[in-house]
Amino acid sequence: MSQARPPAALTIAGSDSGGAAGLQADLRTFVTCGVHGLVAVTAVTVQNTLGVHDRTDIPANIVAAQIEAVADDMGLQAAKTGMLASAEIIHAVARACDKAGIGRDAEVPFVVDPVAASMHGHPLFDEAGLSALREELLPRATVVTPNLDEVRLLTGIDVTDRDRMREAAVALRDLGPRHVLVKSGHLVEDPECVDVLYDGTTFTELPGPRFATPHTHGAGDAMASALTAGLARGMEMAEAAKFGKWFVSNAVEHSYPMGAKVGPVSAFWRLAPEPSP
Ligand SMILES: Nc1ncnc2c1ncn2[C@@H]1O[C@H](COP(=O)(O)OP(=O)(O)OP(=O)(O)O)[C@@H](O)[C@H]1O
Ligand SMILES: Cc1ncc(CO)c(N)n1
Repeated sequence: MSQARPPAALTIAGSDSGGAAGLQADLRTFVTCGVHGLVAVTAVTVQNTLGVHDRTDIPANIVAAQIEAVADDMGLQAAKTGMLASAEIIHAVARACDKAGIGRDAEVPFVVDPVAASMHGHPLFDEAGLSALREELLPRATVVTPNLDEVRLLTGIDVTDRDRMREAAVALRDLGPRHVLVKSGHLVEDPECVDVLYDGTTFTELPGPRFATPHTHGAGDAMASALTAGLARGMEMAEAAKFGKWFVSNAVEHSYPMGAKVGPVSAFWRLAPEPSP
């Protein structure tokens, strides 16, 4: 007997051998949010809790071909970017997304997570990549989801409090995305963790407690991919953003130590209990 087809979402992202961030975090999040995950791999990183030790980038034509192959044959309801590795890959992704109907003004919503560095501070693309991101991807984004370091790189604004998060959201929206979601994880002095969504008119606060755990590796990817899963399931942007915040809050609350430094956030909390023997 065949089953109903679940919604599908595509992640265009790098592999994290530590399984905390990158495409592994995105696929795990998609599955636990009821969405079939499609993947276009951009790079393979040699990564653990100590840092990114090496990497190899996938040829840009192969990244584009992965996007086109799954879009043509399988269909998708939302797409997201993570680590894009180089300006060349960004050009190829922009062209492939245009062909596949993924984008701000296209049928399939496009979540651009402007991943610039790993949480250990290792760059995941260079200066040319940053310009390509600003010029080619932000104008195509249905929503862009920067952390505060990425806000500074993209706008020059140093966010020190919630008011400045709003100012940064306005400056980012001027770069072309339909919506902006500024993530607040790095505002460590704030006792709460309130992300801000801006659509050009209204600011929507996404409140949540700040959990006192050091283990937050993959939080950004979990937030953006849960939001993507929400869009794939047909939610409006504000609803999908709230869903993403709810998902990542739980993921941070249930994060666990693993390795010498920062451990991963968890998606285990969403798995159904196993039947008792
Ligand atoms: N200590 C925390 N407690 C609760 N929520 C958190 C905490 N840290 C981060 N978050 C949430 O996790 C998401 C990611 O936020 P953050 O600003 O840390 O992004 P990031 O730097 O891209 O993440 P990453 O750690 O994956 O690099 C946001 O929705 C934020 O509100
Ligand atoms: C592959 C990869 N993508 C994204 C991040 C950022 O969380 C990371 N550390 N590694």
